[in-house]
Amino acid sequence: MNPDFLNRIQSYIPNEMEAFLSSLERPMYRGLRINPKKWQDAQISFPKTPFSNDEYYVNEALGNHPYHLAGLFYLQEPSASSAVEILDVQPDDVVLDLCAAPGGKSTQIAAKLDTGFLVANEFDKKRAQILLSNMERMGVDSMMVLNNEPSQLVSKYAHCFDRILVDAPCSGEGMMKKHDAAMNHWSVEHIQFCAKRQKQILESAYQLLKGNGFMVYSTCTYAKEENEDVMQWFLDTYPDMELVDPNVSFGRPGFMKNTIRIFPMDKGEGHFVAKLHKKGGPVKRLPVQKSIAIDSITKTFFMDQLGFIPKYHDQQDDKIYVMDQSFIQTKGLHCLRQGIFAGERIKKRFEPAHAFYMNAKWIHVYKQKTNLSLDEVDAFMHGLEIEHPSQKGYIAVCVDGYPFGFGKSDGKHIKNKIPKGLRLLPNSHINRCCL
Ligand SMILES: C[S@@+](CC[C@H](N)C(=O)[O-])C[C@H]1O[C@@H](n2cnc3c(N)ncnc32)[C@H](O)[C@@H]1O
Repeated sequence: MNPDFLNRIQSYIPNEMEAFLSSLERPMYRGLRINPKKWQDAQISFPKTPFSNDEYYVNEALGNHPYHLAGLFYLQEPSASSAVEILDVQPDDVVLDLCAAPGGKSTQIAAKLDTGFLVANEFDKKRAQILLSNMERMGVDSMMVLNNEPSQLVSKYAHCFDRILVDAPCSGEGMMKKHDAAMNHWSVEHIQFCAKRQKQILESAYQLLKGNGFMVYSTCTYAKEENEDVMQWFLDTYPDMELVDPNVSFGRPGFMKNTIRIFPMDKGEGHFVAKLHKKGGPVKRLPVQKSIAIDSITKTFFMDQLGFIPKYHDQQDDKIYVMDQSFIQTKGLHCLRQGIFAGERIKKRFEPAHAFYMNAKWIHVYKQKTNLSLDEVDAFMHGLEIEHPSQKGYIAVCVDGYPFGFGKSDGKHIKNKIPKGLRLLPNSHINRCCL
């Protein structure tokens, strides 16, 4: 292991070096965070983590568990949930997650919103698609997924956000284990490069935050240059920003008042979190756009499947999107998704989208749905058509009442509509463990 890295850690925690070194030998902590918007009566037998009320330590890979496929939980390193707990999102907040992929924190924020709205932005194109897929799986509806550089958001949405999360790209020291190849690329120069980039991102975040709004800055690195030093620079540059008490009992104080650090000895991997408040300044609203009228074929589809017509609509080419609240203007930005992608108008019919059947708000609303056995779930997740008597037409396929996709039934068989990219590989199977 790089001796310069270890010397720096020694200077941070001189009395705990032995415990730190042994933490590098063991595997990363794994966490399961339930999605309370879908899974209200979750009873989990695993131990809780100190970082979030909804989170548990797990010790096996559960990515192929049917409940995971249905968006009932999200898997992430446990202390990663600390930043959103500190952000203290309120149900009606307009929130921006500026560096959002793969979406652990965005989906955690979404679970805390009710009438609020979430803008999840990711700079990297491929990672933005993964973010979108996770938002869909978790059934988030009042949201948009953007793929932009943070500075591009400023001309459109300056002073519009009640809360902003800057979970910044960093040198990632907190996620490295002794034998990781990434550790070989560790350097002080890289830390300095990351610090510069973090400052640029924070400059945009400052302009996007409403007067009196709150911001959380977090990293998964120990490097002081990317943590307390960046915060000091931010306070010096913007005197109307102040650090405030994160008001949580996990972790330990950082090297600056009102900051939090998490070391592996604190039951999670390495993190830094700070909460900031903007003392005043302009307050604006996200610019809304007019709802688009929808045609009778689409209306009939909604009535058949939901028993009502969602209130707000948007249409791009033949694709129809719906939401419970007004759509936001996105002209000039690269918006991958806003609201729920309901489906497509194709000739004289409406072809639903996978996302339509994943909306957390509609779990108990879908009129056409059927429960599959675990063997059927496995077959369906491999893209197979299954023999399974059910209502005719488009139908949500469920595990224990929770939709994980849809198919088209002729009454006896269900034709598979699981998107190809979400299907299980031939040699993998659903996980049948009990939670
Ligand atoms: C720590 S990760 C975010 C993890 C995410 N918040 C989550 O909980 O799943 C930081 C993200 O910042 C993105 N990023 C990289 N360079 C960036 C830049 N210049 N501006 C904004 N984001 C950037 C990375 O692609 C990465 O997805």
